[in-house]
Amino acid sequence: MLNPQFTRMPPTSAAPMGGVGGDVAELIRREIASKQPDGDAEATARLVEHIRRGSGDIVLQEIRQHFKYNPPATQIRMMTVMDQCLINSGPQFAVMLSSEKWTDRLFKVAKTTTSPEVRDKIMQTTITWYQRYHTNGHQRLLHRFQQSHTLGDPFHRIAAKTVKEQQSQRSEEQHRQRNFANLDTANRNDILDTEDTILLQCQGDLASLEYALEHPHILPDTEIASECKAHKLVCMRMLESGEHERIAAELMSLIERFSEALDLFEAMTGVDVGEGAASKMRALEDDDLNEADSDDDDQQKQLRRKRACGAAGAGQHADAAAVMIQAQQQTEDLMNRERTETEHLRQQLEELRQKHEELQNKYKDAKVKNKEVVNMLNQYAERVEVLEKGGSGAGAGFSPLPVFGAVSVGAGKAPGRAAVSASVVAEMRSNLSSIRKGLREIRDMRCADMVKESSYFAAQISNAMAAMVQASENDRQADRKALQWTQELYKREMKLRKQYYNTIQELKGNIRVYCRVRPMLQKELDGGYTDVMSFPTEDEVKFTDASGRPKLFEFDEVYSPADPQSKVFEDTSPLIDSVVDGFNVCIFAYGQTGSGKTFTMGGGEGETKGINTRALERLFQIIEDRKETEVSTVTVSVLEIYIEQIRDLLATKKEAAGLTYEVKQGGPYGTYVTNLKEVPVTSPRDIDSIMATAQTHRSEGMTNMNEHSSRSHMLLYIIVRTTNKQTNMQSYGKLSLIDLAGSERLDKSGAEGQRLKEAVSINKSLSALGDVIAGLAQSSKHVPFRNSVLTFLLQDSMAGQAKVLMFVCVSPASYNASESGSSLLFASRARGVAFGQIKKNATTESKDEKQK
Ligand SMILES: Nc1ncnc2c1ncn2[C@@H]1O[C@H](COP(=O)(O)OP(=O)(O)OP(=O)(O)O)[C@@H](O)[C@H]1O
Repeated sequence: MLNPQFTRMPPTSAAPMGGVGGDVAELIRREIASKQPDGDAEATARLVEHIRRGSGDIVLQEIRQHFKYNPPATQIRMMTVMDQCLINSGPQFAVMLSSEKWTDRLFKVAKTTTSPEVRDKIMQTTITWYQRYHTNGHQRLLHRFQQSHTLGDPFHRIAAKTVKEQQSQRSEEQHRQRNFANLDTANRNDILDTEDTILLQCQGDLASLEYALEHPHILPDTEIASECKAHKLVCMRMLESGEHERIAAELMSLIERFSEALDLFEAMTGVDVGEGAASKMRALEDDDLNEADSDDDDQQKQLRRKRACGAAGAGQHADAAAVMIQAQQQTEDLMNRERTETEHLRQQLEELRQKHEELQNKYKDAKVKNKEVVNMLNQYAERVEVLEKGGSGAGAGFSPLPVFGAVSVGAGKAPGRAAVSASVVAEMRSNLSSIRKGLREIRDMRCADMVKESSYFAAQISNAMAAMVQASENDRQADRKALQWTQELYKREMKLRKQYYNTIQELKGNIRVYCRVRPMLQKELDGGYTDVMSFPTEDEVKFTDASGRPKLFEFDEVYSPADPQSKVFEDTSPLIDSVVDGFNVCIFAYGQTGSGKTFTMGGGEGETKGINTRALERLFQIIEDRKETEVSTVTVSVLEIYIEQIRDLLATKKEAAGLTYEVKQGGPYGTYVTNLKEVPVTSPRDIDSIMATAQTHRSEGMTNMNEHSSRSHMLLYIIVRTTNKQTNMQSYGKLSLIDLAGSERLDKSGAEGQRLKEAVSINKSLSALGDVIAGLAQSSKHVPFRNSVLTFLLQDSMAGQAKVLMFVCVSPASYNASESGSSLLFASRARGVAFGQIKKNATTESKDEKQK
């Protein structure tokens, strides 16, 4: 329910001193401080006004500051504020809140919070947002809640609880519908017609804008962008009014698509249609300046800044090399800091070691001296004893005693026996014992000091050692982190680069070339042949030719022998998706005999199934996903070209009798073959039986099926016709899956007779393909499409009516080096060729026509 207080809110006066940011910050503070259950109504009204004036990003940024890692009460209040703002400011804000960044943030907080109230509030609010605006982002978020191990149960509980609210909403809706039913028929039809007309107009203009975005030479078409902006506002108003529930989902989807397209338009042309891209950029800059948000570390911020630059068009897209240099610079700074720190610690340790050594030397000296003194004392003691017994020092062979300090013991006088009185001896004895005592004291004192100093330095040294170890560990960690970081950045940059490259390729209509190298076969290993392929990077293959020279080739994708079929298909599936959108797509496998073409296209069973089956599975999956809005039918045709003759591989002999198969131009999907049988397909499993029928017909009358199959080109056409249930817009997409015959060197194969005839024919058609590619590469006026049945059939694809993907299949074995070299060269030449801009097959069937 819209709060009337907010819808009628008059424009606020100019923002206070701190600008919009300061005002918003103050308003949020008021919301947090408010004691009212729904927050501060006046503050909310002013926030809504800011959002309506295009500052939704600033409001959300401020809310974000108070949302993560805040007390539960603040988090709940922030949810309430967002909810109130969303209810009162309309779908534009809903689009912002359904962004990946916000839905991710909501999920993370719900998952990590310890407060069940916060968790429940987030879930319940998301449910109501989704119910109101049918936003894709919120739908995905609800799905995440539902799937989550920890959040699944509480989510179901909350969902059940909100059923009551839904019921009351439904009764309101029924009431509205009753009113609607009460309108007279003419009035009702008017409303329905108006809704349909508006939807059609919106879709038409949106399609034009999207087309212009895909074809930059048409830009800037400001008029169509302004139209779209106006339509978007109409859709928003209709959605806000709550009176167009029937088309609410379409309206929301249109609003989202308008936002995306207008954003891109502004970024690509620099024309301001009031979509607020500039403010988004500003918010992003602010983001970076703000203190770290835990889910947005510095690296992510850099990447987001880069992504924003990327979105602003190729001109503003910061160069990958610049980011790499910046990352390297930061890494070097980090490492230099760590190194200086380590050096400093090393010096300190060295000083401590020296001091410790000095101390130990002093200690040793002191010990020696102490020993000397003790010896001396012992000598004194002995002499005193002799003297006490009345002996003569001289007579006993005593040498003169050294003088110790001021006391001389029995020295100088050499007293005779009679002269040695008891008092002298007593005095000497007392002197001796006092000297001993003094010495002991000195020794004890010195020892204690020594022990103290020694243990102090030992502690210092072990601290310094520990710091050193820690520093070098930090050093290693910093190295590792920097390396990981650089690698990660590099990978992301490469991915981004590839995305841009693909977009440019698509816009230019270039052929995409994927290279696949099959594994060495057992017989090749047994024959002692070597593997001449290596893979320096994800997009490069290095091949060593027969004379040992290495050659490097770059392709859009390169698959090594270890890459499974699923990986190959993963990169192909986006092309398949566009068939349902009404594009023609042509995928063909080129390469010498036995290089893996049939394995790539047809494959085997289960995990080894190839592109044909996987493509059909994918098509059916998309059709299923879109069944609410679109209805599609799928048909399949299979033909082969054998010595310049077309054979319908799905027609029985009886059916084919008397029919001619000729290539014609101008069908709804471009070039076509007359009388070709089309078989309806209703499930991906049908392809197996269809291909089995084709193989049976292919081998009829052939003596050696395996030989024959590699001597003809096989083409599988899958045609998807789609009708949009709302608009009756029809689109047709044709997917051509082609397994070409293997190229072969006649001199090497030594073919004769029929085999020679076949080989000549194959080589002729493949060289005609080469001539066509060369003609296109040189933008020749005359491109020789009609020189072979194959090129004539491929004419529409190569003249810009299809997205084209070529698989160049190569053998890694040394004995195929020459053929592999030719195939790689052929493919890398084809890679640079522009086929022209790709067009979509689409027609609008009017209501009248439909009724007819
Ligand atoms: N990626 C791969 N992984 C495993 N085995 C492969 C792969 N690619 C090819 N092979 C095997 O190599 C052999 C030759 O492959 P395949 O028949 O697909 O070649 P081809 O180019 O279609 O030959 P031809 O032109 O004669 O029809 C087959 O035994 C196939 O199973």
